[in-house]
Amino acid sequence: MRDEVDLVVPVKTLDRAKTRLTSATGDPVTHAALALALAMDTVAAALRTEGVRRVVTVTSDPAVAAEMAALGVESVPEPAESGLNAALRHGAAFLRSDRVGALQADLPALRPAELAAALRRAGGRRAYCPDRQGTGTTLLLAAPGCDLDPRFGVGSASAHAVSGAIALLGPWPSLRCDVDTADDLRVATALGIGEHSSKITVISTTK
Ligand SMILES: Nc1nc2c(ncn2[C@@H]2O[C@H](COP(=O)(O)OP(=O)(O)OP(=O)(O)O)[C@@H](O)[C@H]2O)c(=O)[nH]1
Ligand SMILES: C=C(OP(=O)(O)O)C(=O)O
Repeated sequence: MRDEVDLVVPVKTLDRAKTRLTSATGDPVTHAALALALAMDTVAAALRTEGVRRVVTVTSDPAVAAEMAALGVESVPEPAESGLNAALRHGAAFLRSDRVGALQADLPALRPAELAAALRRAGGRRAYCPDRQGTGTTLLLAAPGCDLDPRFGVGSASAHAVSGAIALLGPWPSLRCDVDTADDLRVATALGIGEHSSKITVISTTK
């Protein structure tokens, strides 16, 4: 279907991922397990979303690639150029899709109905969903036939707005709740995190 989107989900190597969450996890094994679980819940929700045709992850971590394969998701190794935006451009080029998007891998409360509603709201337009703080970006959608042109990083919400993307601002708390800190994890847990993240015992999600 022409309106469907193919999504690239970037996942950092687990031993480097989610450094701001270290206070909630405590030890490296639990930390890596949580970083992986966040990505698995995000991808599992995306796979169940109406309007999403395909999901690929960009990761050079074999543990991530193996777990994604178990979900039926292909993984592309990171390109020679480092960084999140290079990884996303690489994934988008791999997909060769008419309509491509980027979904962050740290949305463990993501509800398929909320992602589907955001995709519908975007219609055929370049669009982005800001995180709950309003500064970062959780979802970026290219217009059909256009490059993804990702501008993730500090202040990416305004960078995406400047690039011509419209803001997707519906009642979609699960799509806006990226988990960077223990406080974010507390908010996501209150919304209802997915089965993989629920199994990880963290030290504390309170400040
Ligand atoms: N493949 C890939 N993914 C990345 C890279 N940098 C960030 N990501 C992913 O992009 C998403 C958003 O990144 P952040 O929220 O900053 O996550 P993070 O870098 O793991 O967290 P911090 O260490 O706390 O900054 C997460 O899903 C990361 O896994 C990268 O260089 N390559
Ligand atoms: C890289 C980003 O993620 P975060 O702000 O969550 O680090 C971003 O939102 O552009």
